Order: sequence, then C-alpha cells, then structure tokens
Amino acid sequence: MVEAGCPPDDGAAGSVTALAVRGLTKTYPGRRARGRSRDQPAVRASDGIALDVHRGEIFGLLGPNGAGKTTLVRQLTGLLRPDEGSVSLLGHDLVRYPRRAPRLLAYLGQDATAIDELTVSLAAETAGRLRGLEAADARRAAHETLDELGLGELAARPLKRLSGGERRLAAVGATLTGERPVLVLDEPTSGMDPVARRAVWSAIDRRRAERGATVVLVTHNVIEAETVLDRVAVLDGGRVIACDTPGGLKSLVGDEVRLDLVWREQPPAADPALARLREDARISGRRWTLRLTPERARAVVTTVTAGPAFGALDDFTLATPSLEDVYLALGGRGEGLVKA
Ligand SMILES: Nc1ncnc2c1ncn2[C@@H]1O[C@H](COP(=O)(O)OP(=O)(O)OP(=O)(O)O)[C@@H](O)[C@H]1O
Repeated sequence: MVEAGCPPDDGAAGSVTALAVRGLTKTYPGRRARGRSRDQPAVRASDGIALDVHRGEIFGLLGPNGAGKTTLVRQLTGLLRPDEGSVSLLGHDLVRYPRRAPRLLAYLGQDATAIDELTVSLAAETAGRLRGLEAADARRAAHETLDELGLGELAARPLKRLSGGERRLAAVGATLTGERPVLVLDEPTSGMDPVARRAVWSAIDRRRAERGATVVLVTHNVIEAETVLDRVAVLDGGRVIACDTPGGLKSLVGDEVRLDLVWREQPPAADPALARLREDARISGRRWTLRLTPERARAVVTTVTAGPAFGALDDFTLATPSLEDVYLALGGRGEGLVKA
C-alpha cells in the first residue's frame, strides 16, 4: 500500500526537519467563458499535501505536466497562499509570514524573465546584494559562482542575448549567489546541455556538502532524479502518490525488469508468441515496453532472438526498474516524465 503523502519518517536517525508541510490545499478558481469557448473548471492543484524535508537533504518533486509541482513550490516559497494547510520552514510559519521566505531560501522559478535585461555578472551580483552582501562581497561571490558554473566567458553578456540553456544557467548562477540555508529550484537544468547540467548538480551538491544547504527540487528528468536526490515525492493530480528514496521507490516494482523491443517496421503478425506479448506491452510507435520477472524476460529474449521475429527486430534492451517504471506502476499517466 503506498502512502498518500510524505509524512514524518523515522528513517533518518538524528535528522532535523527543515521543511514541514501539512494538509496543503490549493484550488485555482474556475472561469466563466465569454463568447463561445467553454467554461474553465476549477482545478485542485494541491490536494492535501504532507511532506517533511530534512536539513541537508536533496529532495525531489517528480511528476508529469500539470501534477502540481510548481503550485506546491510556489506555496513553499511564500509566493502563493494556500487555501488550507501549513508550511513551516526552519521553524517559520510561511503561510502566516510569507515575507520571511526570501531571508530563508533562494528560489529559482520556471522562468526568470525579470533579470533578462541584466548582464550575467550583474544578475548574480544583484542577487548577492539582495541577499545582504556588501558590494565588494557580492561581486566576489558572483565571480566565484559564475566560475563554478563555467559562465566566466559570458559574464558581460546580457541574459536576453544568450541561448535558452545559457540563460537558464545564468539564472541558476544568480540563485546560488549569496548564502541561503534552503534552495528551492523549479527545473533548474531545463534546456541545458550535459556539461552545464553536471556543473549545476556539482554546485548544488557542494552547497549541501560544505554549507549544509537543504534543497527542494522539481524535475521531469528521471535520470537526474535517480542520481542526485536523497528522496523523491511523486506527485499526480495534486497529491503525493509515493515518497521514498529512489531505491525504496524502485523496490515497489519488485524485481521486475524492463524489456524494450524496437521493431524495424511491424513485428510478424502471425507469430502467436508475439501476439501474447503484444497484450502485455506498452506500445509507443515501433517500441514495445514490457515489465517482466527476470525469468520471463530471459525466456522472451530467447524466443524473439531465436525465432522468426528476430529478422524484424531492430534493437532490444533489458534494464532494471527506473523511477519511470515506478511511476507507471503507481498508476500515473506515464506522460511528461522525460528520459534524457
Ligand atoms: N494560474 C492558474 N490558474 C488556473 N489553473 C492553474 C494555474 N496554474 C496552474 N494551474 C493548473 O493547476 C494544475 C497544476 O499546475 P502546475 O503548474 O502546478 O503543475 P506542474 O506539475 O508544475 O506542471 P509542469 O510540469 O507542466 O510545470 C494544472 O492542472 C494547471 O493547469
């Protein structure tokens, strides 16, 4: 049975709670349509969310488009008022005192157009100043962060003249300049190439390792979620449908392995073994994805590689469960979780 929430856990002995969320509920009101278009119904984007994030933890929010991740983080950062529920960050009640949030956390939203006119270095320096650094210290801190992220060469360029990935990296640079005990990052690496992504993950990890920062992070990227996060809450329809370590979540799907069969064109229709497999497969274009016990997977591989189907097969892979498999096993819609 999967818990519908991520309540206090006793797993991390001696851990201190940095963020405690209880009963968080938010409904966006519906709109009456003018003219001929249809009315927009109200959307319950947070539906009784409970979470605890420990100090020094990198905690992920994973889920498909529209699951309610951004709505949740905007409430965690004091930017959006919940209808009901509580948010306690480092002991501060952020529903009652939302203006305390900027002193406690650095937030990277989904789009950071407000700093588009600034140069990369001025954006970071300004962020440092806003976080209370003296001018010289802000300049030094900005310089260090930009170096750390490999942004030195772009320092004098205005953000609006950068590529999408570069701009996102510059926004991360501004978010990480000047210390805050908590980082809340909404898809920090979206649009970035692998080098930039690695720089971002190292920079985040360094803040946790050297300064004990707590990180709450929204991501669509399943691979990232598996490698950098200590715990993950999977959201769907405004609810936490699972919450655990990546390893703990994977154990929900038992020892099943995933078999992907990619066909050149169409698999041989007359093969009865394939007809049975087709019933169990998730089919996407030429790809069939099956979740099987290791024994059955071995038998299927033997059948398709030894039989007449082999000639029609372009590629096949066997893999241990990923968080994407967990998500599908939990009954999610299986869309919007990107593998990269
Ligand atoms: N300002 C708004 N007014 C009305 N509905 C909204 C508003 N913002 C979000 N929603 C709806 O609330 C739900 C949750 O949206 P939210 O942006 O929190 O999802 P998300 O998980 O962050 O999605 P994505 O991965 O696409 O960024 C969606 O159904 C969305 O359409």
